[in-house]
Amino acid sequence: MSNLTTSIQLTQQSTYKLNNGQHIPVAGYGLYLCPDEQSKHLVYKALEAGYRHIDSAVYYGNQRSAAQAIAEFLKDHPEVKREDIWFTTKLTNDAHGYEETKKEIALIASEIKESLGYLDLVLLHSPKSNKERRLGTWKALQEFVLHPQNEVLNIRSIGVSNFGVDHLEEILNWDGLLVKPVLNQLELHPWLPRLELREYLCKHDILAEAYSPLTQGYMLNDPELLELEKKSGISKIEILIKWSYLQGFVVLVKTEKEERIAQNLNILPKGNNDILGETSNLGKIELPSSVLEALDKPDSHVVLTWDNVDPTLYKDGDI
Ligand SMILES: NC(=O)C1=CN([C@@H]2O[C@H](COP(=O)(O)OP(=O)(O)OC[C@H]3O[C@@H](n4cnc5c(N)ncnc54)[C@H](OP(=O)(O)O)[C@@H]3O)[C@@H](O)[C@H]2O)C=CC1
Ligand SMILES: O=C1Nc2ccccc2C1=O
Repeated sequence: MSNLTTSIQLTQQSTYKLNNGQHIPVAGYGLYLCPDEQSKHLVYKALEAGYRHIDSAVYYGNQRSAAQAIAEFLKDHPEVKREDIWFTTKLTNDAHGYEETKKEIALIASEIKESLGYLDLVLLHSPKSNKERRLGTWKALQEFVLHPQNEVLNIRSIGVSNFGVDHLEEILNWDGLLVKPVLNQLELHPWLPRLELREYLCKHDILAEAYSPLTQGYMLNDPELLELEKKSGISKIEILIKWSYLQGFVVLVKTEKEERIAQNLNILPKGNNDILGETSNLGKIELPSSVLEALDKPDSHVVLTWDNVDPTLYKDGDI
């Protein structure tokens, strides 16, 4: 399933429709390794720049600050509504299991509910526990989604991260399944295109969300990428971010440098979905086919995060 789509119509405010009918903004600002004391300021700046999607996790230790920044931004910008902003957090692996998950959701609520009211999306950060505990977590999460008036936290969507086909099959074939995962957040970039897994996701109407689209910085001095930058005259950052959008992913980019926030987002044109038409060039992003062909590495499997051990291949009992 090689995808050499050379152009796509998207803007900074574009959204994709999930399998539960909710709309997720395609451009996300990620908070992994953003120090908590800077996160409030950085998220506020990201929202000012135009991001409407923030990705955090219990593990990152910055979800409270991120939520506070969103609340402050909404107070300062009455034209922007809570529904315009998407906030994701992730459960730690230690919180897998029915009771453990309910406890961690209560902790998440204590950190974000006052600021946000409800949570757009909660993910299992990885499959790294065991089948019984993963399904216990899913049972608890489903209950939150199915009972939005519950006293703890209104959660609108639930999903997974770093899940392989086997982990997804477990949920999708479970006889207690009532709510499907809306998306799978994965390390995805030209050196890790995960074609088979994406085909499976597509078949089951589960969106692929890309983390580490800039390879967490590891491949930014790759000679082939530098050569492409030189030949095409397109910066390597623009090449990698556009590659990710052209695959149809929701794209999460992290920076803790203020000036890079807008630089990364402005790779997408400004504007909203409504102004895009079949014949309009407004909102079109593209890469030359020569660049896409060079980055088409269907068999490459270079895992740069998670200590270079692919979490989608985790088997119960592995460390
Ligand atoms: N579910 C999961 O297991 C995981 C989820 N994620 C999510 O995805 C997000 C993004 O992925 P992440 O792993 O952080 O990596 P990215 O691919 O977004 O890369 C981030 C790195 O690129 C640098 N960078 C960013 N913008 C530029 C630029 N314009 N020019 C040069 N360098 C730049 C950053 O440095 P600097 O900050 O100094 O600008 C940082 O070192 C995370 O923050 C997190 O929200 C990430 C990993 C795992
Ligand atoms: O977000 C994350 N980024 C990571 C990189 C390495 C290991 C774990 C993680 C995360 O949970």
